[in-house]
Amino acid sequence: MKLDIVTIFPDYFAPLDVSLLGKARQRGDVDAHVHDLRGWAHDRHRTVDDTPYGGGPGMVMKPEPWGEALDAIVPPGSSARLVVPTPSGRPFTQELAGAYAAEPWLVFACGRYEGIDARVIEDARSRMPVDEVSIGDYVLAGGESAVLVMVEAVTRLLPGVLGNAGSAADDSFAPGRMEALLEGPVYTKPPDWRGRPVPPVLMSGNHGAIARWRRDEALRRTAAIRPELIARNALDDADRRTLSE
Ligand SMILES: Nc1ccc2ncsc2c1
Repeated sequence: MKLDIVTIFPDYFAPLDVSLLGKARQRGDVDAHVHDLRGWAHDRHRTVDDTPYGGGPGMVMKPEPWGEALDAIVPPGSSARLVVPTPSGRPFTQELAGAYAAEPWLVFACGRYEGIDARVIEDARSRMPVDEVSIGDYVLAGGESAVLVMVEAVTRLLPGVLGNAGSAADDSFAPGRMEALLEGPVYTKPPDWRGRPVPPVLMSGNHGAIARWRRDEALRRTAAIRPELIARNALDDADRRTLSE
């Protein structure tokens, strides 16, 4: 996968060089580049923002630097999808992460201030698919944190990036049987810690019982914390018995 990120804070993406993503980059599984938008701002102060037409607080990101940046990064006719993080976007979900993991090339445009001049998105839509995507309903100063979240969620789904390929399938919200269940508790050594033992079933070696226990814990946790997710799962009779307890 090819990733390009355009931002006025390129240092924000130093984390892309560590952990799983760093290894994926070193292996060549991910070809990621971070671009400083100010490289396409040509005045003496490398200005990227200005006051909003129609008045109102804050500043808006100017269209010219963005237009030149996207023209330089995404040649006409190439297969890039532009992802614009914004609080007014469609929700970013595990399903969308899975769809993005199948994309050959993602370009992320990190907005700051009150946002990017709307004509940048309009112009980009004339030559590539564009998604405006939100990671949640809270206040952030810009899109950089959202891009880190999305890049991690997407690249961990790429073949070979996760150490244990199976673990993505067991994630909360992973497509398939664990469609929308929160993960239950996990344990490791020691078997007893501060007088708190590991649930015996996990030490039993009975894989059927262990799988049942884990699903029951996920069902109970989901019913307690995110009851609205329960209906999104294909429940069998054993699940319904657990939820009725
Ligand atoms: N404030 C805010 C909230 C969500 C979000 N998602 C992508 S950028 C952004 C900014």
